[in-house]
Amino acid sequence: MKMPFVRALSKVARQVLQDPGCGCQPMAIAVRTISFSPRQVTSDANFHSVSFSETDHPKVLITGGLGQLGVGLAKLLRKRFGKNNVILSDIRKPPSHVFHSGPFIYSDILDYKNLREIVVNNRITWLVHYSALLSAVGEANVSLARAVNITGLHNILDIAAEHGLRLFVPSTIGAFGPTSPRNPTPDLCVQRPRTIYGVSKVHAELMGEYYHHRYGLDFRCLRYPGIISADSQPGGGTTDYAVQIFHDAVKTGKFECNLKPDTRLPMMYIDDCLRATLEVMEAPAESLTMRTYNINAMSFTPEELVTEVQKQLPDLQVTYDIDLVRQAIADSWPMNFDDSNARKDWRWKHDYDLPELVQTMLNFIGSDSQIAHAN
Ligand SMILES: NC(=O)C1=CN([C@@H]2O[C@H](COP(=O)(O)OP(=O)(O)OC[C@H]3O[C@@H](n4cnc5c(N)ncnc54)[C@H](O)[C@@H]3O)[C@@H](O)[C@H]2O)C=CC1
Ligand SMILES: CC(=O)[C@H](N)C(=O)O
Repeated sequence: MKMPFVRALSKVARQVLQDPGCGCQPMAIAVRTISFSPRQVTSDANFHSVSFSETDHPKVLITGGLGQLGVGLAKLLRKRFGKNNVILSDIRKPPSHVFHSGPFIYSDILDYKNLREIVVNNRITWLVHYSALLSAVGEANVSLARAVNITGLHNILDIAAEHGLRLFVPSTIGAFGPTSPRNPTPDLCVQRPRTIYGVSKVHAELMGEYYHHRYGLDFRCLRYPGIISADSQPGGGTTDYAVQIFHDAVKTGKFECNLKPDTRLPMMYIDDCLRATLEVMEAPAESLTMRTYNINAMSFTPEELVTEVQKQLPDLQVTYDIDLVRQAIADSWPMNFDDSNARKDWRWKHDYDLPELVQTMLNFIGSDSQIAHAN
C-alpha cells in the first residue's frame, strides 16, 4: 500500500509531467526523481496549504526593504494587512521614521539559516524578495552582484519552497538585451542581456518558473520598468536620471543628464508599481497563464521628460554629460514594453502617464523642500 505522502508525491509529479503549464511537451523524466524540497529538508508546503485560509491575512517578509521600493511597499501592504503582518528587512540600519513605522529585522539573504529562522519564527507566508544590486552598481562590482543576485536568490527559492511561501521576485526591463525586439518587447522573446544584473534576473525568472513546475512553488514575477519615486532614492541603476531630474530641477534649477537626449526607456510611477505588485500577489492562481509578466505605464526620452518638466519650471537648464556604461546599457534595453498579457490575465492598468507623473513628482518634492526651508 502506498503511503499518503507518496500518493501525493506521485500525483504532483504526474501533474507536472502531464501539464507543464507552458504549452510545451511533457518532460520525459522518471516520477521517482521528483521530490518536494530542493535542499532535502522536510517541506511544510502541504501543512501550510491546509492551514492557510484565504481569509487570513498573509504574514509578509520583504528582503532588501530599505531601497527605493521596499519602504513604500511595506506602507501599502501594512495598510491592507495590518502593521504587524509586514516585516521589513535589510542589512542596513533603518532611518528612525522607518524603524518606528512597523516591524524591522536584520536579514542578510546570503545567510540561509538566519533567513529560515526569520521565516519560521514569524510564521511568514508571503516573501517579497527585493534585495539586489542594480544595473550600474552591478557592473561596478560583478562578484558582489553575482553573490547577492544569484546565490542570494537560491537561498530565497529554497526557503520559499520548503515553507510553502508565496514568493514575489521582481525582474526588470534589464532582463532583455540587444538581440531582443526593442519596440515593443513582448513577454516571450530572445533574452540575452549583457549586464550581470540582467543575467541574474533572467536566471531568477527561469529558476522561479522551474521551482513552480518542479516543486509547486507559488512563484510570481513582474518585470518592472524604471521606477520613479519622490521620497526614496534609486539604488544605482540606468534609469536613475529620471528621478534625479526632479530633485535638481526643484533645488538648483539645473540638471546634468547622463543619458543621451533621445534614449527611450519604459518607466512607471512608484504607486503604480507597488499596486501592480500587490495585485499580482492577490490574483487567483487560475488567472495567471504565466508566472513572469511585463508591466508598463509609459515610455519617454530625457528630451521628452525635460520638455514636460519645463512646462512647470520653464527656467530649468539641462546639459548632457554621457556616462558610457549607462548609455551602453540603455541602448540594449527595451524602448517600449508590451504588457498586454498582464492587462488581459489579471487586469493590470496603470494610473500615471507622463503629465501626471511630472505633476505629482513636482508637487511632492516642491512641498517637501518648502517644509525643509521653513524648518
Ligand atoms: N527601482 C527600479 O527602477 C527597479 C527595481 N527593480 C527590482 O526591484 C527590487 C527593488 O529595487 P530597489 O528598491 O530599487 O533596489 P535598491 O538598490 O534601492 O535596494 C536594494 C536593497 O537590497 C539590499 N541588499 C543588498 N545586499 C543585500 C543582502 N546581502 N541581504 C539583504 N539585502 C541586501 C540593499 O541594502 C538595498 O537596500 C530589485 O530586485 C530590483 O532589481 C526592477 C526594475 C526596476
Ligand atoms: C530598470 C531597472 O531595473 C533599474 N532601475 C536599473 O536601471 O538598473
